[in-house]
Amino acid sequence: MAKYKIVMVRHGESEWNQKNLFCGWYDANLSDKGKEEALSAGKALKEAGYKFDLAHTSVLTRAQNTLQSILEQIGQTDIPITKSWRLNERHYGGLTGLNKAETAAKYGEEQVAIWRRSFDIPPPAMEPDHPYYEQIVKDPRYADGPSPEEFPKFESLKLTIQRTLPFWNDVIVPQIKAGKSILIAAHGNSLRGIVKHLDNMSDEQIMGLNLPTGIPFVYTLDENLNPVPNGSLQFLGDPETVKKAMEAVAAQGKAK
Ligand SMILES: O=C(O)[C@@H](COP(=O)(O)O)OP(=O)(O)O
Repeated sequence: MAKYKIVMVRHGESEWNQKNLFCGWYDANLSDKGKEEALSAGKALKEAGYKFDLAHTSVLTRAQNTLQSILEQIGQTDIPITKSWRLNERHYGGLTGLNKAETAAKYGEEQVAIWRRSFDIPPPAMEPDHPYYEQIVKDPRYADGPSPEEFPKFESLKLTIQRTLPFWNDVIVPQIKAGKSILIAAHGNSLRGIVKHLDNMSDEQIMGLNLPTGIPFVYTLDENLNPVPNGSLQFLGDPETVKKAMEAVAAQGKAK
């Protein structure tokens, strides 16, 4: 029986999504289109009558600004917001800053598909001589975590899930069970990890899921936090638009 609802949204298009660059922990801003998408997400939630008790986001600007824009639209900028690195995008390692289509032309579309969507094959590590290494590792937003030992140099989806799920289980689950209405604004792969967990998807099934930017989706859960029938991944958007947006994300790894 339906007992809980939780809403999630991947941030609006970032400037690096727009340029088709692997972004990971680089702190890209929203593009103009991404700002529009965030506004539309807020309007869709407003139209559907959503109100939230609290929100969660990552420590990255693109997710935080998307959340802010949504909260402005629904008139709820005063709700508590938790920002956690555990909701960050997966760390794209040495691929960070590379163009996805150019990388496919250089290493092959199959290799890029493995780097982007395999469950446990990580991208190459971000070494200290990487152009964004210092900027990311020394960023003061990570002063409270991850610790130097757990600071990633790369992440597969499996590794991403390993650091996202503790936050889901320890922080978000008790809030859901306490009856809180929750909004999560995060990233393509941190959210894919949560979706995989909620829907108990296999490592193969999750490979085929591409989340569009800026379209909120709802999970309706039973008392054990399992999705009720038709309660998984219900997008607040026109199905054809959602389908096209998902296909466009998948196609980002094709050589031009
Ligand atoms: O890191 C990135 O490039 C994208 C996801 O890329 P793909 O795994 O879809 O290539 O992350 P986001 O824009 O959600 O923060």
